[in-house]
Amino acid sequence: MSNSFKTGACRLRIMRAMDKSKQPETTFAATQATSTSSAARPPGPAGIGFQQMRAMRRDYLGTVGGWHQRWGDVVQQRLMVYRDYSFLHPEHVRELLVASHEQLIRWPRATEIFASAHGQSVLVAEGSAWKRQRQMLQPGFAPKRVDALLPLMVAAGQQALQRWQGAGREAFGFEAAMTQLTMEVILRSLFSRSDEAQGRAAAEAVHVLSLVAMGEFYWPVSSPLWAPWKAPKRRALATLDGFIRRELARRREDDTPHDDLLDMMIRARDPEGRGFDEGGLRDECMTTFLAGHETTAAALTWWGWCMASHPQEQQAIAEELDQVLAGRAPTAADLPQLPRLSRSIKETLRLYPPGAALLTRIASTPVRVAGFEIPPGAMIRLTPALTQRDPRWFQEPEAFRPERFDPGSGHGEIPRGAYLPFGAGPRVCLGSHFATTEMMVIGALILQHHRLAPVPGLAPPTPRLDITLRPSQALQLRLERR
Ligand code: HEM
Repeated sequence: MSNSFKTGACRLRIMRAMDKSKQPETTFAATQATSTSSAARPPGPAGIGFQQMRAMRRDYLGTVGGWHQRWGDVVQQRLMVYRDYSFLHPEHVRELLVASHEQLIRWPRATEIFASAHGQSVLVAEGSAWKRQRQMLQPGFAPKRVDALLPLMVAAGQQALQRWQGAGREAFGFEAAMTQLTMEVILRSLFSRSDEAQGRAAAEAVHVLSLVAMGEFYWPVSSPLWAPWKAPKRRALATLDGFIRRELARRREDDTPHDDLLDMMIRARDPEGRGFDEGGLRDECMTTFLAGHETTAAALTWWGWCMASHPQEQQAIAEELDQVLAGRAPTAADLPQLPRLSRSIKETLRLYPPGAALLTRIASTPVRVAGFEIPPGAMIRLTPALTQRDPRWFQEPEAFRPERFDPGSGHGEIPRGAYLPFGAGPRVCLGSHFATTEMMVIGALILQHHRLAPVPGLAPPTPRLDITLRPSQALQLRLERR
């Protein structure tokens, strides 16, 4: 199997020609950074960006990867009204996301598009509002709290496996099954209940919103929501909003104690003792629901493919599961005893990070990075999918090699900033522990009694960026009893 991003005829072999030495200090970028005064601009395509915007819309990763292949670690150009800077090097990624995070805000256009569904949740907010929301939510996503939700993940996984019995001998809609299952998990974690019909309607609405949002990113302004051609977006937003508000109303009338994420949000207080108001609760629930299942479904889909296409690795994980679990369901205490399963998930997230391109940032004040001074208002682009396939940091970057995450394997240390499927710095994914726990549980439940295999005659999936990185055709696999 080839894991490279096949982008039409173009295949990304990022930076291979630039530096095979794996020594960061000898890279083109480092040379460039030390020899450049802050007045100089990094190299990049000429023009005002029409062509580049068209190319990005057609094939985002291929286009941005192509710039870096040609121009180096820091690429700068004009993209319509913006001065656009794209970074690839792990040190620059950390300089931006960790050291300079207070000088960056999310790209307002992306914020505007996301806000139509997410309101002013932690994903969208900036400055002191973001800090307050993040501090209020963080304890609810801490490992101990997430571990308490694990039995519920197990129950959802076991029910799903029962539903799938016998369904997958020929071809099984693996991607659709992962989307349904991760939605089930997040609904139960949030509201302690789930409803199949509601889940199906919500899944359809999420799909419509993703398609619309991908189109909107490449237009400078959105037409108003009342415009006749906005009917699908209007309907999708109304479906999701109605569904979250109904759950909030249900909880108001329910006196029984719950130990779920909504309960955590209702009880959360800021340092002044204030909680979320009704609108705030709605927004945080919406973000937890949307951010909490789409990305995990994409990750599990790619993990399924990596397992199906690497039967030996899959067999070794199955043996580890037999040894540690001996047929019983996993508990939180078991997860650290499953390093092989854990490494397979980490490697999947390296090759196919669902957040293949981080939400683009804007410099709010001058930012100095890589020896260049980035002016206020400039756009900053970071692309984990490219950094994570850079041969300077990952030997055989396009191969599935879970052992690279085994410190004893001799693969060498991965530089900080080179592996960032959950982002980095203060705005790192709030749900990273939730997501890894869920993937471990579902992965263990699947491979305990089943084997995943490719469907004969179907071509290997190719990645496509639709908000999350997904196979361009819905992934089908065979699910066989082992
Ligand atoms: C494999 C699954 C997941 C991946 C790969 C992922 C990835 C990411 C990334 C890369 C970011 C940072 C975006 C940026 O810096 O621009 C992010 C932010 C976020 N994620 Fe996740 N995520 C996953 C699952 C989840 C889950 C399960 C939840 C909640 C239950 C969640 C909630 C959030 C929230 C609330 C933010 C915004 C944090 C902030 O701005 O302070 N994510 N995620």
